[in-house]
Amino acid sequence: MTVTALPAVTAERESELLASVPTGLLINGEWRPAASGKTFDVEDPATGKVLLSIADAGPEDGAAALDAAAAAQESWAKVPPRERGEILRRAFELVTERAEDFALLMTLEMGKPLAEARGEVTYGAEFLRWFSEEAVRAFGRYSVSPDGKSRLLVTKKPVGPCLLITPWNFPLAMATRKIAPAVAAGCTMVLKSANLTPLTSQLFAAVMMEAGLPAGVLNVIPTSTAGATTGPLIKDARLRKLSFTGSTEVGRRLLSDASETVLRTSMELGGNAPFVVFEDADLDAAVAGAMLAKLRNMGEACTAANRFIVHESVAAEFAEKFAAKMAEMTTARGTEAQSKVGPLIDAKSRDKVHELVSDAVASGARAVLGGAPVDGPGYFYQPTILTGVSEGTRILSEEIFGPVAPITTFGTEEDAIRLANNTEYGLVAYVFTKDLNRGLRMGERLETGMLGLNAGVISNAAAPFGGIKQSGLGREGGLEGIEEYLYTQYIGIADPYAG
Ligand SMILES: NC(=O)c1ccc[n+]([C@@H]2O[C@H](COP(=O)([O-])OP(=O)(O)OC[C@H]3O[C@@H](n4cnc5c(N)ncnc54)[C@H](O)[C@@H]3O)[C@@H](O)[C@H]2O)c1
Ligand SMILES: O=CCCC(=O)O
Repeated sequence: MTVTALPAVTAERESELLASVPTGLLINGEWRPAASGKTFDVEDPATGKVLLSIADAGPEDGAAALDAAAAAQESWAKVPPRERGEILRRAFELVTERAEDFALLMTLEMGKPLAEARGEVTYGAEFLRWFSEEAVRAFGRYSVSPDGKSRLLVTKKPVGPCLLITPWNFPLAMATRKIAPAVAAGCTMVLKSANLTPLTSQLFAAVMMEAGLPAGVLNVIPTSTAGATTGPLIKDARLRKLSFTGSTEVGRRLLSDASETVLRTSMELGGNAPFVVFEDADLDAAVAGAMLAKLRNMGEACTAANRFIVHESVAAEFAEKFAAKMAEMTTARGTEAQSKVGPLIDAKSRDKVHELVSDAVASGARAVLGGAPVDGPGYFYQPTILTGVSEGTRILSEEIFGPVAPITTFGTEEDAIRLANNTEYGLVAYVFTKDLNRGLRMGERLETGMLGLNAGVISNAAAPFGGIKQSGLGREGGLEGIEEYLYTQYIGIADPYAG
């Protein structure tokens, strides 16, 4: 992972930026306080200090947001696709112009190093550009029925008002990955951002309004009471789509709630990615890939390599090279020029990571690097490498969500496939080998929605992102992403030559 050294950020710059963030709820084109008047605090995970207090939406505000989205749906769907695409293009340009603001805001509220945050701005903005182009390509078809006696007209229509629920770890990209295709498809929406990192979505919503999005199309309801505020919306017949990104545990609950109205859902859930290194791999390339797959977002990514499955003949050399690179990673507040690894999102996450590491060590694993929280303010954890992790250890079956790399070994290709597939998750896998046929065999046999072949990061707005098994339903990005916000209508037409 290459993080460019950056000048430290001044307290004055931070204050100026925070003062530009809307602190209300966005409902029907207006920023307003919560009906209850309540607010909640957003914390800096590097210091534990409060960055900003913002409106705390309740059920009454959620209902008002859905009222606004439902009222705007018919007129918004009539806006020409090209006009919807041009709003997205303007949003892309505005986000790009304010890239430094978005990057710093994400670093402040989520903790990632500023260079990483800049990378996320590029990644998140690309969904706006991609779907500004896709907006005019929701093609249908007209055909003659096989018996020639009728005509078949197939068209794509916006699914309707959507509820979008996003996680805290990629505050911009997880929002644009939903909002952009919904706008392109002609849907209105209610966004429930993550209470741990709501500020980026607040600023992004302001940019969408500046780009020309009509009132009521995008409504934003940050809240500290997610279930109570969004639960009634999921049961409301006017809602036509739920798009959720978050843990598999919460996804299961929402799928159950959505079943009552047979609500269309997209689910982007948890991961437990295997990172498989074969004996013929270029080890330096594999270590470089491992650094990206493990440390991107400090390991707080659904796509993070969670299990390193290395051929027994190269495991020692791989671990030594990997540890040497990880040891160069400086933990510091993301605004510090030398920061390579920022804090984890909160004390609960840090303690969960340490619990998994301690359990692994107690089960016989060895911490060849790190292995403990960083003393001092904030929720930092040492970049850690564990060797000798035996099959069945908790850390190999639970999502770590931190800068910890457990290494286990295999002997045969069959062993590698069995170990890699031994999880209820199926989001992404990584394979390093010089043997193309082996790489293709792994693609065919690994139970995963995505595969990195000799690559440690593969996320791309032009590609379909998503998993199988308990990593989710549906795809975001690529040609598939807009389909999640469209439905297919078929019109059967009598033979135009009859009668
Ligand atoms: N597959 C993907 O694309 C993807 C991307 C990012 C994160 N994730 C996953 O998300 C998890 C980390 O994010 P997180 O901690 O924010 O997940 P989370 O499931 O705790 O929360 C996700 C969102 O759901 C909200 N939420 C929680 N309980 C809810 C309820 N009962 N009703 C409605 N909303 C509720 C939260 O406030 C947040 O906005 C990890 O498991 C990670 O793998 C997956
Ligand atoms: O955390 C999961 C999302 C990461 C990505 O889109 O690459």
